[in-house]
Amino acid sequence: MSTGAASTTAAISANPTSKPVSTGATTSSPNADGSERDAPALSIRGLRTSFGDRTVLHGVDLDVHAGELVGVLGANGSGKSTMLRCVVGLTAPDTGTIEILGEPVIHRGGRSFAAAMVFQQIHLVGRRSVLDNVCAGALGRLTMRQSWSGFAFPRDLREEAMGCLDRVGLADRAYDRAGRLSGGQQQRVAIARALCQRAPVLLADEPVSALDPASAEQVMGLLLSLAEDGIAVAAVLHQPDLARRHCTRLVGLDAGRISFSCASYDLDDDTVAALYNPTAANLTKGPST
Ligand SMILES: Nc1ncnc2c1ncn2[C@@H]1O[C@H](COP(=O)(O)OP(=O)(O)OP(=O)(O)O)[C@@H](O)[C@H]1O
Repeated sequence: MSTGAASTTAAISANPTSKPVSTGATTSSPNADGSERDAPALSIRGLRTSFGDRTVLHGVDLDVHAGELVGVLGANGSGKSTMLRCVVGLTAPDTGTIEILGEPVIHRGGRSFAAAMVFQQIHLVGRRSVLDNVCAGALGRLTMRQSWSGFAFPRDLREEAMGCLDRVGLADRAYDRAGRLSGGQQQRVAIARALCQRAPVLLADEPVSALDPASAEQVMGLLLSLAEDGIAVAAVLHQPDLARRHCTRLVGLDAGRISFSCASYDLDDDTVAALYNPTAANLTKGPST
């Protein structure tokens, strides 16, 4: 297994109240042919997060480039969700930098819309139409008057949302109530809603954990195709084999530290075993990243 660059750089101080942060260094890693890569769409440096006196993330570094689908693996409680939640402003980091397209992510009193996020719990409004739910992805850029409260979404937004639904293969269900769709279809609607947010970075926290195998394959295939369209995608996954099949790169998070980063086809079974059962697997881990 090849491993990525070390991730133990010093955390860069951040103001924990006006979340993040300063302009941290961005790095570009070489392509397989040795050429320099573009700057990452998402760059996390020195991310440290605590709850009370318990530190959950210990200075995490992670880059995700446009065109990548990065799978984040790790045991329960290793900090995967916390890392994603920091990027979208749902959790406040202690220190570190988060940049999207080279711009520091600023969380103004809560959510940041620079990255879109989908969850295992899908959170659609079941009694509203599928199309309305997708339009809601644009709420961050609508005026109050244009948003939910009884007003129809603007026509151009509805057209854009229809395009997003078409992208996930559900344009024909646009006028159904969202609650009538299957779990897999609802997750695709949630992805369409994220696309309607127009974010260059898409984060997915266990997007397939509640889905049957065929739906899980379909959603993972969709995430990969969105990456191929130029979005930077990172997904927390609990299915290493599924992750190996669909992701372009895999990273391991072990007790709040990145323990490996490698091309999916390079991830071996011993490394997976060590990640999920580090004490039992008497294995030497690759260099931390
Ligand atoms: N809001 C919170 N308050 C206190 N502790 C929290 C909070 N959110 C997360 N934690 C703790 O932080 C640790 C990491 O949680 P996190 O959800 O990030 O892990 P995870 O790797 O996503 O786990 P899982 O695979 O089970 O979803 C856990 O011990 C969790 O209890």
